Amino acid sequence: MTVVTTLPNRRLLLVHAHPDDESIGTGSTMAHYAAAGAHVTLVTCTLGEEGEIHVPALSQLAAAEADQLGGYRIGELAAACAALGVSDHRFLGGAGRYRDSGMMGLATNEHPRAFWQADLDEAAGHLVEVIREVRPQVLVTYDPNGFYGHPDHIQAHRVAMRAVELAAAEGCAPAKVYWTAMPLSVLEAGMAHFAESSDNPFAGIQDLAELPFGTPDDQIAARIDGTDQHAAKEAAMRAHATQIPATSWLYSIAGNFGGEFMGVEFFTLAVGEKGPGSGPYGWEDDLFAGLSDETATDRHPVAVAGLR
Ligand SMILES: CC(=O)N[C@H]1[C@@H](O[C@@H]2[C@H](O)[C@H](O)[C@@H](O)[C@H](O)[C@H]2O)O[C@H](CO)[C@@H](O)[C@@H]1O
Ligand SMILES: [Zn+2]
Repeated sequence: MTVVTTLPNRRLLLVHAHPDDESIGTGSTMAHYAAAGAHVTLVTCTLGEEGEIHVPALSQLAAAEADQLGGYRIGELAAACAALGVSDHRFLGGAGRYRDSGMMGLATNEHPRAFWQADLDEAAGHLVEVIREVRPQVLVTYDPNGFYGHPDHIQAHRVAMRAVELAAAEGCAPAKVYWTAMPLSVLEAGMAHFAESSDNPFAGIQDLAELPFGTPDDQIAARIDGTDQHAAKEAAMRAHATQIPATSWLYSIAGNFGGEFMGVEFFTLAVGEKGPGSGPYGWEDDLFAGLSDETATDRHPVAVAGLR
């Protein structure tokens, strides 16, 4: 028997490449909207099989050894989602359908199941199924460079944007599509903050133009202040212990800059109309800003199969 139910008014879909990206890149935003009662759906495209392992006791799970890291990272991701208050998580095409491609240029890019080798329309079709069901008003993914050029991030962008095209042809596309971004002003503040640090993530960087990411502040559309969810984001990142060592500089950012750097997340707007904002560049403080009442309060009946 199926029970038809309706979804909360606000529905946010995030498309990420690996387990850990959701926490590092959008953890505060996800926790912010989950805590506000929105329906937050995360789609992760791979299991992260080719990742490094920063937990010595687990080193033999590596791809070149037992090749069990992907399965282990399913558990890390479940713990991270719990920390963020997100209960709707899916793997694109089902767990294990697409494999982590490894860093750009590696032989692992050629693996037959590598996400980098995925058929675009087939992969996008899996995402359209989620869009049809959830009917998100807002979708978040990466820019065309995948934020920093990882093949799986680039492919996640391509698949997400193709899915938006296909969904639009069916009349169920999100009203707004955002890409994750880091304003140059925040990167400049980060360089200054870490200048004297022994664990400086900007070490060796003379000019921000050397970084594969960084967006002029006037091209940023939204600044989501999730500083009240900073602890949830940190807990979610710590759940990804194989990827983020406990000694990571990410955990060393204390004080005011820590809140801004970790608790605030930024986005450019790729599809849709920017809503009302504030500050010198009119940054939105809500990804749902400007959505018309009927869009924002759209309630789609959803058949929830299997409930007794
Ligand atoms: C945040 C992210 O996308 N992580 C990916 C990335 O991890 C990098 C990789 O292990 C690289 O070898 C390291 O030098 C770098 O520090 C890591 O960020 O790529 C992995 C392999 O594709 C992926 O599993 C991981 O989630
Ligand atoms: Zn990633």
